Formats: sequence, structure tokens, C-alpha cells
Amino acid sequence: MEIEELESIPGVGAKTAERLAELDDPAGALADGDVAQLARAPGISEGRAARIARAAIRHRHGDSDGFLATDRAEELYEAVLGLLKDRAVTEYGRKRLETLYPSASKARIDEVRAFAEDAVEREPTPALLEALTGVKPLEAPREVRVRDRCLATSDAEMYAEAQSAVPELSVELIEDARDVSDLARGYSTVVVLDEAFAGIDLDGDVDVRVRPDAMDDPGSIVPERTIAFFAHNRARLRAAVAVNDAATDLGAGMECEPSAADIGGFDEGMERLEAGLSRLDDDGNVADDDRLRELETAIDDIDATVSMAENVANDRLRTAIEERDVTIEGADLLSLVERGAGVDSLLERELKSEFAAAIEAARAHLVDALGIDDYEQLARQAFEEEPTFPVEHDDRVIDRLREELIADRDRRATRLKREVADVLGTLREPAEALVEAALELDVELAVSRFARDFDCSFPTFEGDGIAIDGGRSPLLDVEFGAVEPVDYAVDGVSLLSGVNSGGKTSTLDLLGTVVIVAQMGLPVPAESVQLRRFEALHYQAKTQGTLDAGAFESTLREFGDLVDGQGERLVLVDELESITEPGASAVIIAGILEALAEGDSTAVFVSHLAGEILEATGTNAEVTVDGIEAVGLVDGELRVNRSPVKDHLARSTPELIVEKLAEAEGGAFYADLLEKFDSDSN
Ligand SMILES: Nc1ncnc2c1ncn2[C@@H]1O[C@H](COP(=O)(O)OP(=O)(O)OP(=O)(O)O)[C@@H](O)[C@H]1O
Repeated sequence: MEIEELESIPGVGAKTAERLAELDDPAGALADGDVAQLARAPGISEGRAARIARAAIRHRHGDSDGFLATDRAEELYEAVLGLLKDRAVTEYGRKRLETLYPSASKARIDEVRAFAEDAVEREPTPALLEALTGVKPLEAPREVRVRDRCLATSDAEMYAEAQSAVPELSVELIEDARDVSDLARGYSTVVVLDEAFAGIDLDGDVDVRVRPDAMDDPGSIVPERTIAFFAHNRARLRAAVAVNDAATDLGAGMECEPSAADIGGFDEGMERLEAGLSRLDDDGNVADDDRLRELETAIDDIDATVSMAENVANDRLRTAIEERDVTIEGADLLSLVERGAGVDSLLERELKSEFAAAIEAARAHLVDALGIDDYEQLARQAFEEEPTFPVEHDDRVIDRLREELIADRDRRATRLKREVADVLGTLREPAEALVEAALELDVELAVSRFARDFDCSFPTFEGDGIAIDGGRSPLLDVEFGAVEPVDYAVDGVSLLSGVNSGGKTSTLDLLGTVVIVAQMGLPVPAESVQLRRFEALHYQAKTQGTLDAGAFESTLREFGDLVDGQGERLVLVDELESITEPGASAVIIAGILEALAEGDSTAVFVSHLAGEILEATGTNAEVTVDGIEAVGLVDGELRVNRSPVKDHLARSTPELIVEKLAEAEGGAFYADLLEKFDSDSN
């Protein structure tokens, strides 16, 4: 994808486009709304990636972002999104869910709908959710530096090529076999890239390999390259394997198609992945080899072991000397005094066998403590048979021993890494696919849990307006289990009347939520819903208190723009009368309703002034009044039927109280009042 094309996506500026262009397949990532891929672009956070993905999806569907036309509509969407995100386990899942938005485009709704229909079949078992906690998008490992190996060449061009192809190793220029010998002293393994060096003869125990073909497969010299990816992502990969196990157990299966040919089948690939990962530690070392561990311990402990061996010998000797009475003959004493002969020679003669035993003890301790049989001969040489007191080790021997152990360790470690790299090398793509599938599964499970938690069903897009059967808002301030189902159908323009706290605002919220969720392509919290595909949702929340002149004017302008606009919109307005005094309000609302009734909008206006508004509305306008009715007073509390009754002006709370008093107290005053109410509503 060209940078210019990327820039054509709204919200993607030149800089972001440049960053996205660094991805392998920016077009594919954008088309799939693949937040994980997009977030791999340098300097693009997951949050930003989610916004870009959303913009790209909109762009692809020619969808504007005007569906949520008011703050309250936006708030409802955020609340719904919050409920979905609460049900995702991974951070990726949460970001990915942000690419779901209410759309006016049929193609977009159908696209998400197809995904959601599969998603709700997924069973969110505790094992699966637990396994998902460790899954994260895979990361590129930190740059690896390998210090025990080097590349060597006498050719300047090859030198430059090797430097760029194998940045993990240092590349050295050589001229002759002596240079190679020198290098072999500093590195455990030297890989010579020039054919000309084949068959060179070098002294000592050096590991020099002549590999003119090494540049064809640099990974074979640095298995660390393959391993680093798996080691760095070890925990995530194992979590993804666990997700796969949990999902397969459930028969849900994963829609992951790793190149099965490479790995000998998916299950076998998973087994090999787990086997390879279990051999590594987080630093990319092979951690399951006894011999390697022995070598490492021997190297770490060598100084302490040597000094312990010395102690063993010296303690023995000291005791032997202390226990011994030495008689010095006069001639000996003379030679000691006159010729400065060392006391050692005297000791040698007197304590020969004790010396021999002490040296043997030191050697035995060293060999035993090192614990590596094949270094026995060399280790023994660390203590010479020459009697001295105190007994001391030979530094040169210990240095050699150390060097040999290190070279042995490095070569063994490399060989083991190569083994593991051979197992894991072909699994990189399948592993990536596995993690992606696990992350996608998290998104699906979030949708599935939403659908299950709120007893959702898929809506049908047909007819005019919206008809909800058994709708229960997940956003109410009561526990979902206690939410009473609401049936409500609106088509055209309606006023919604009803007793205080009867659930009028909640009904608007339910309508708004259902439309948002339906047009996101998701199942809605209702037994069944039919709706038209709306072009926008205008939801005007209740204003707190009377507005001052300026605010009133701007609110009126908003409604002016609203009625001027065209299209099939859902308009929800809550107690607009509070913006100004009741008389004026009724007139204004009546005017707005008349204008809306002429267009294609579906509208519900909640009002306590339904009667007055209806009076002020022209007789030609098709405006109906629905009512949330109190079914009676129980223990002084109103019992309400939460489903609005069609074409019915609900009696107000004051009227109900008067009725109660008329019945309970009797008397002309309450009876007259009640009559006034009755005549008012007729
Ligand atoms: N379907 C329902 N199931 C259970 N409780 C509900 C339902 N609808 C509303 N309620 C409860 O009734 C309370 C009042 O609801 P709401 O604010 O929607 O009433 P209202 O008619 O708009 O009130 P007002 O006339 O004061 O504006 C809610 O906070 C909620 O606790």
C-alpha cells in the first residue's frame, strides 16, 4: 500500500502513514482491523492502532462517524463498549473491541454480525478464560549479541556482507592461519568463511570451522536468532498453547491454519512447540542438559574449589607436623644454617608419605568437587608432587582448566541451541498464527459472554421504527437479574408519559442501547427486536434546571438543525420541558414534534407535559402518546408496568395520590380534585 493511500484514511497523517508503511502488510492489517499488527508499527500504541483500525473500517464501508449524533448517544456507546471490554481477558481483546462501532452501513453490520454469530457459540469456560490471561501479542526479541563465536574472512566484501547478515557475531579480518589461531584463543568457536582456509592445521584444542556456505543460512551459525524469538515470548506462547488445549478440549477448535505441511500437522506442531519451549529459559539458554549444568557449576565454583582443595591438604599436613617429633641430626642442622637449605627438604625427607597423602587428598577433592570425570587428568596436575608447605595450586593449570571448561560449555550450549532451533525454527509462523487465534478468541469470548450475561438475541432489520420485546437494559442501576423486561414499539413520533420514576428515562436508554448494539452488529439484550437500520441516533438527555437565554437559544438551534436534517434517524429526547417555563415548553416541543412527524425519523419524547403538548400540536400531525402506567399503590409505593401502553396518556403521580386519598378519606374535596383531573385528560 502506498503512503498516499494510507493517508487517505481519515485521521492518518503523513507521519502515521510513514510508520504504518513499515509493516509487512499494512493494507491487510487495516482491512482486517488487526490492532495487534498495526500496533507493531513503530511509535503506534495499541490505543492509537484501535482508532486507526476503526477509521480504516469506516473508510472501507464509506461510513461516516456521525451515527452517534449527541453526547448522550456517545455516552451510551461508551457504556456498552465498557460492558464488552469488561468481558475481555487480554488488553489486546479490549483494544480490538474498540473497533466495533454502531454503523449505518449494512455491509459493516453484516460483517460484524457474521463474526458475532460464530462468537456466541463459543463457550467461555473458566479454564479458557484462565488460560487467556497470559496471552499477549508476540514481540520482537531484543537484539542478541553472541560473544563465544566469531566469523572470520580475508575478503573485504565478504566482511561487509557478514557484518550485515549476522549482526549477532563479531566479524574479524584474517590473513593467515596464525590469525585464525589467535582468534581461537579468544573465542570458543571460529567460523572461517573462506574456502581457502579449508584443511588448515592448527595446534591445540580449538574449534575452527571452515564454512564458505555459512552466509546461505546464517541461522545455522547463530541458533540464538531463532531461539531468541521463542525465549522472549515463551510465557505468551505457552499461554496460547494452553488456550488451544482448553479450546480443543471443548471441541471449539481454533480457526488457525498454520502451514501444516511444515510442522507435520497442527497437533504435532503444538507438541513440538511445547517440547521446544520447555527446554528453554527466559534468556534463551537450553536449561535441561545435565552436562551443561555441570560444566557451568564447575566454572562458577572453580576458584572456591581450588582453595578448598588447598585447605584439605594443608589441614592434613599441619596435623601431621604437629603430631610429629622431629629429631634433627647435627649435620642437617648445620647444612640448614650454613647453606640456607629450605626446611622443605627436611620435611620432604621426614614427612614424605604424609606429603604424598596430602597432595592426593587435594587432587581428589578438586576432581570430586568439579564433578567432571574427563577433566580428571588435567585437574590432578594443579597440585604438583613437589613438597611445599603450605601446599599451593599451579595457576597455569587452573587457567587452562578454566579455559577448557569454558570452551566445552560454549560449544555444548551452542550445539544444544542448534538442536532446539531445529525443532522450533519451522514453528515460527504457526506460533504467530496460534497467538493471533488465541487473541481473536478472546474477542469472540467477550462477545459471547456479553450475549450470555444479558440474555441477548440477534435483532432483525426490517420494518419501520423499532419494536422491542422483553428488552432489559444492562445499564440500569439495578442488578441485571432484577431488571423487569420491557416491551415497547415505536414507529413515527411518540410522546412518552408516565408516573415519576416509572422508567421513562430507562426506556429511552433501552431504546438507545438496543439500537447502538444492533447497529454494531451484535446481539441485543432483549427476547426479540425488530428495527429499521437508522442513519443516526440523536439522544438528548434531560437538562438540569432551566437554561439561561443563551443556552436556551443554542438548544433551540440544535433542534432547528435536527428537524431540518433529513434521513431515518432515531430521536430520543428526555424532558425537554425543563429548558424553560412549562407553557412555552409545550409549544416548542409541539412544534418540534410536528416537524419531525413530517420526516422519516422515529422519535420518542419523554415528557410530564404530554397532555399540554398534545393540545398544542396541530391536529394533522401524527403524534401519539404512550404511557408508563402505575398499576396501583402497594404499601404507599407505586407499582408500575414498565412496558409503555400504546396510545395512552398515563395518569400522573399527583393524580394517583389524589385518587388514593379520595378512596381512603372520602369527602368532597378529594372527589372534586379527582374530577378535575379526569376532565383535564378527556
Ligand atoms: N425495567 C426496569 N426494571 C427494574 N427497575 C427499573 C426499570 N426501569 C426503571 N427502573 C427503576 O426505576 C428507577 C427510575 O427509573 P427512571 O429514571 O427511568 O424513571 P423516570 O420515569 O424517567 O423518572 P422521572 O419521572 O423521575 O424522570 C430506575 O433508577 C430503576 O431503579
